[in-house]
Amino acid sequence: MSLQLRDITLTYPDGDSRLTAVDHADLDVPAGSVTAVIGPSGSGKSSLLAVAAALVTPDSGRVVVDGTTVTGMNQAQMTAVRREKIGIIFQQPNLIASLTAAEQLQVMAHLDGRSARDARDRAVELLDAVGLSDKKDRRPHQLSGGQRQRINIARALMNDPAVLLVDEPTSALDHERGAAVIDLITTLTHRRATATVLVTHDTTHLSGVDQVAEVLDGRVRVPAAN
Ligand SMILES: Nc1ncnc2c1ncn2[C@@H]1O[C@H](COP(=O)(O)OP(=O)(O)OP(=O)(O)O)[C@@H](O)[C@H]1O
Repeated sequence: MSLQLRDITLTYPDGDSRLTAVDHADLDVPAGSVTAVIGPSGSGKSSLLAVAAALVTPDSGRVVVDGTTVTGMNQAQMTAVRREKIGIIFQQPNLIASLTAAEQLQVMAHLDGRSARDARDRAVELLDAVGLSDKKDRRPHQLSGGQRQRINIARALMNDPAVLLVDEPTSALDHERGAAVIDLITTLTHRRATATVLVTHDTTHLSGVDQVAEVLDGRVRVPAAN
């Protein structure tokens, strides 16, 4: 279980020319470790994450998710890899207002074709893992921002992903809750052996992560010290 990005270049149309968002980037994320991806706004962090998530196909380079080469696949194959191997946590939890915490998780398992009983058991286990067992019957408006983000994390783990991709998980949280969310992601990564990429603006919570990659103008640099 690991993630490898090899010599990735991604461009977008920009008038008559192309804008290079990711420029010959390499990144290795071993199983059971968190790589924080930091860099200024517009440097290419989200673009890199979208490539790793098999949401966009790069112009060139190779993406390997848990031993499977994703580049060269068609959309249906990429979707299958996302379902089986990748968990994604976006900035905003995007929970469904009418569902309880447990149901938010169960609905994911339902989409993946698991039995109702299996889905319930897994939801209970993951709500426990994120410290929300006692909130399983609450709906989003009855939860705090930090609790909603925890549900979001638990939901992304329902398919037991090899790779966990997290985009700015603390942006809607205060400092203390943000630190707790990063700690939780790190703990779950180590415990469940996911290869985790954590895109963040916020460099104040990074003492517990395993590697920091700096992105500047689409180029990725992993300082030798970490
Ligand atoms: N869909 C798109 N079409 C055209 N250009 C895009 C698109 N998405 C991003 N870009 C451009 O690509 C570059 C990298 O953007 P990206 O969103 O990856 O950076 P980022 O580091 O994640 O920024 P932020 O921290 O502000 O989210 C920027 O110049 C951006 O304007």
